[in-house]
Amino acid sequence: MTSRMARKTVSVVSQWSSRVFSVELDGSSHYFAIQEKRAGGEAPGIFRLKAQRYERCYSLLVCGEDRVRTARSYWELRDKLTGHLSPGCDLSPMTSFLPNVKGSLIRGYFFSDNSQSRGQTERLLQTLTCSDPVLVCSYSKCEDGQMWRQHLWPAADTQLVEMPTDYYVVPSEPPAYHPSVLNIINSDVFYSFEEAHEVLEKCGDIIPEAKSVVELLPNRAEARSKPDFPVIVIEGLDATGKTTLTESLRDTLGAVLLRSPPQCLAPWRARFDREPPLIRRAFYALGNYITAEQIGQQGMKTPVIVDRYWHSTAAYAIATAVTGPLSNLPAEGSEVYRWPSDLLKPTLVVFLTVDPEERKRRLRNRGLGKTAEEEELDHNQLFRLRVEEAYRRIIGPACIAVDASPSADQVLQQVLLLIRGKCYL
Ligand SMILES: Nc1ncnc2c1ncn2[C@@H]1O[C@H](COP(=O)(O)OP(=O)(O)O)[C@@H](O)[C@H]1O
Ligand SMILES: Nc1ccn([C@H]2C[C@H](O)[C@@H](COP(=O)(O)OP(=O)(O)O)O2)c(=O)n1
Repeated sequence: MTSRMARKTVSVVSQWSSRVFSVELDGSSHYFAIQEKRAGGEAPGIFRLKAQRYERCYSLLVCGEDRVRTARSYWELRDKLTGHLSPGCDLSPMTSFLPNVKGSLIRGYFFSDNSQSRGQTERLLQTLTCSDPVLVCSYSKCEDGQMWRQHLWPAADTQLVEMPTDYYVVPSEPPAYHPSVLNIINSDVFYSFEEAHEVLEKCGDIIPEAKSVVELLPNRAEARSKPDFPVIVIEGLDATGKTTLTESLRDTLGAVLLRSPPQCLAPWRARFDREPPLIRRAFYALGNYITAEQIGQQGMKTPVIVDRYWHSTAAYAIATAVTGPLSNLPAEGSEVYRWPSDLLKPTLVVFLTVDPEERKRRLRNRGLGKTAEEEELDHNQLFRLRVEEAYRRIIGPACIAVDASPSADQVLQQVLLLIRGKCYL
């Protein structure tokens, strides 16, 4: 472990009692804090839930300094834990953050176990290796059976020896928005070509495919002059009818049909879909800049129809980073929903909506395989609602929602009316 990496660990521990901890369990976020002095009162909800079945809990927080490597370490740690923990240890994602401090979020895991598996768990934690430093804590019930005590495990890093090791866990008020919101900008959603490009550049050594993607990128995102012809983006969840409508629009308007991610990225898409959000979302963000380059060229000759663009990139990224109900999303008007200043703006963005049952029926009829995220859209109603709401909150340009439940021809006519109203076609 280098001293640079150790500094982050030390600084996180020195902020220990200002930090809030959040555990994701069954679609809800459970918050707690820690304090040096023992106080009366109830243990935080997550510990009361765990107390019914378990006597000990553990948390592991990844404290790397290089965000690309840390994002991968976080996944590496999950694989190691799920591969070696006994089946009774239910692993939950965990974060720690300083309330209202942007970029202060660190990620990790929380789990509990009983006395039968404790030996195995503690052996695993003692021998666990990860590419980044990991702060390990255990939590055990105090003698009164009510309060829980946090014990910071001695790290391989000797600088930590001086740190106090025992704290008591206490309840903490939930923050106004989900803690992930603190780190969304430039970790989940990228607002410039440079930011997304930097992530893929850094990946080149660990993901060879990233080099091939970088080679396809335009030299830089130019704030081009507006294309002469209208640029119409069609957005919507999977199976809302985007392919059907974009093809009809192309034929009716004599337009060129483009998509984001562009065809040239197709060989690498599955590869990046397996990467953590930081890398995966940077890949999709850059796809928009390649599509923008193509729009810039084609839009000088004909109208352009685009199947998915920036709204999809940002809406899915935000809705995945944030969990739970719609109230956990960043508020309407938040900077998170702004359009990147260096990305070509379309003339019109249409957002197709259909009710969930009709969408499922269309998915079944289409019979194609679904991505893990599309599976999630089916099973997790809250996720679908968050994606839709994020679409609606993005501005600069905002999307215009169109009910896509009527027949394909009626939807086409409706969208043609919108286009003619806006673009004089
Ligand atoms: N307006 C519509 N009414 C009924 N079925 C539709 C309509 N639009 C599309 N479909 C059907 O729904 C399925 C999904 O449509 P598709 O255009 O592939 O959606 P997407 O591109 O958004 O995933 C297809 O089988 C398509 O034929
Ligand atoms: N411009 C885009 C297009 C898709 N994405 C991401 C968002 C989701 O994770 C998936 C959805 O794409 P998918 O191919 O499943 O959807 P369609 O089949 O095209 O309707 O891709 C993106 O981030 N940016």
